[in-house]
Amino acid sequence: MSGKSLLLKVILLGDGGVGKSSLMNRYVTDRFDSQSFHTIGVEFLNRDLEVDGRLVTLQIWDTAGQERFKSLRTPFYRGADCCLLTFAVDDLQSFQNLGCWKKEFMYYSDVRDPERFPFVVLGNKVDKEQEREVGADEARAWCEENGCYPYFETSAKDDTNVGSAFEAAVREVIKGEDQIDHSLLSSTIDLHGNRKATRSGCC
Ligand SMILES: Nc1nc2c(ncn2[C@@H]2O[C@H](COP(=O)(O)OP(=O)(O)OP(=O)(O)O)[C@@H](O)[C@H]2O)c(=O)[nH]1
Ligand SMILES: [Mg+2]
Repeated sequence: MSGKSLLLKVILLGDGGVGKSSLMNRYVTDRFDSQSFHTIGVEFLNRDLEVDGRLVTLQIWDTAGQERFKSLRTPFYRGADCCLLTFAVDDLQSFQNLGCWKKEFMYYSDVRDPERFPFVVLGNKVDKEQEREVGADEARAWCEENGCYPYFETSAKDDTNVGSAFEAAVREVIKGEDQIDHSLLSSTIDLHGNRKATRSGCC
């Protein structure tokens, strides 16, 4: 492990009631509340972790999914490093709305490179297997078609895959940064016309 801690902002988006706050609370405080209230606006919590030898401070922004809070949540999309698109596997409508959430995020976040922006998709409430309305294959197909996003089936209630999903978000950001670093390395040209294997002085 080496270097300074990397501060990453990840944002949880998805319909009201799919379990965004519960996922954040499970991950940061290891608690689950079966009677949680709807979020109003946004809330955030930090958690430090180590991923592949890198120290990371994950700043998790939990947003209000209900439509009436749209104007309270959208100003917080800017500066996000990764977006966790969340639905509940027992709620087909929440899955069908994923595209709208992606669109809303893209519109208000103003990301520099929309094609490469890292999304991770979470199908939450997998403990409610009997009431499932969205199959894992269907969800994976959506992820494949929309940008090869990693997909995790989670349960904030049972703590299934919650840590793995947040770690995947970190890995996606680091992967994206490494690709940018790599392209800078391979395209840096010195003033004498020779390609230089250095990161500095690119502009
Ligand atoms: N069975 C089950 N219930 C869950 C799970 N995650 C959340 N819930 C319940 O679903 C309800 C809504 O959860 P929240 O975390 O408040 O949902 P939210 O996405 O934050 O909702 P908004 O704040 O309105 O956007 C609560 O009653 C939770 O206890 C889960 O993994 N399994
Ligand atoms: Mg909430």
